[in-house]
Amino acid sequence: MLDNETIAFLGAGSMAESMISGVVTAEKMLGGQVYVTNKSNADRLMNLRTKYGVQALPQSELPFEEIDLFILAMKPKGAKEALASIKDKLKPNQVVLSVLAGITTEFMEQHLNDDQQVIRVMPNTSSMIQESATAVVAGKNATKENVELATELLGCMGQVYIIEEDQMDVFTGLAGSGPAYFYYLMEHMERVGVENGIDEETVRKMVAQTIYGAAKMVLNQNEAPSSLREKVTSPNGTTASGLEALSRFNGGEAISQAVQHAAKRSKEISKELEGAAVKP
Ligand SMILES: NC(=O)C1=CN([C@@H]2O[C@H](COP(=O)(O)OP(=O)(O)OC[C@H]3O[C@@H](n4cnc5c(N)ncnc54)[C@H](OP(=O)(O)O)[C@@H]3O)[C@@H](O)[C@H]2O)C=CC1
Ligand SMILES: O=C(O)[C@@H]1CCC=N1
Repeated sequence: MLDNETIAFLGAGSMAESMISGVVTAEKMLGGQVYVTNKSNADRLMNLRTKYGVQALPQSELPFEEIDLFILAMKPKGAKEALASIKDKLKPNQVVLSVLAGITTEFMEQHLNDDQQVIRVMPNTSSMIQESATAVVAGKNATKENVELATELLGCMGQVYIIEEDQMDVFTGLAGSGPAYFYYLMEHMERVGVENGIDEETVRKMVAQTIYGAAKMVLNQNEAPSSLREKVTSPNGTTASGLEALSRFNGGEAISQAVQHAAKRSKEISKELEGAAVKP
């Protein structure tokens, strides 16, 4: 399916690059089928062109007619302007897919032509190495084929989950923002290793391998994290002592609050932009 499609990223930042890397690495599309544009940073476009062999050019030079799927990848506050800039050039069978946190399918539909096919997705930056956990929500006019196309494209970047739109805020808190929590955890683990005499480069690998191994156990062993945790924890051993400290310092609650706050922020972004949309 992808070999006949042409896609265009509107936005050339971290998320767009991660997705471009995923799709180019998967070799499901040629560089010539992937366009990328941004607001004004020409050096950035040149960099993406050199690195990934994609068609990176100013939006005014995009061959609109040839594009099957537009991917919105700017900051949420730029969504309205971006949708307005493409609305009149779009044909009904061109799909608009957004990766923007907090931008609902309804918001996109309101700012595009009647019947425009839209899809909302939430990937994460692990798309770069084809290990994203990505959620997909179809807009009211999206067809089964649109969803299949999005799923195939996003499948180049990792695992894809079709969810309900009211689950998107929490998914954003879990998986869109999720990599940052693990990087934060790793920063703290690394620091203790370094303070105890292990060089930074080595401790980085040790910590990353530990997290990677734990994630792989959950995925491969078909066993709940709580059960796997118990297997690590010897009575009166080192892990019991570490977990006791985690509990004493409210580690579990901190993680849960991180997810809930990110989800709340996603909802707030929707409300802020919907509010802005009704103002004259
Ligand atoms: N980073 C992440 O981990 C994730 C991000 N997202 C979502 O992805 C989106 C982008 O995030 P991120 O990549 O981090 O942001 P960046 O700030 O890295 O990139 C934003 C990009 O958007 C471009 N841009 C701004 N306005 C327009 C416009 N009207 N038309 C075309 N391009 C435009 C900017 O161009 P210029 O530089 O020229 O101004 C820049 O290339 C956000 O909405 C975010 O919610 C979703 C999942 C994960
Ligand atoms: O921080 C953000 O708002 C974006 C969305 C998910 C990850 N990064």
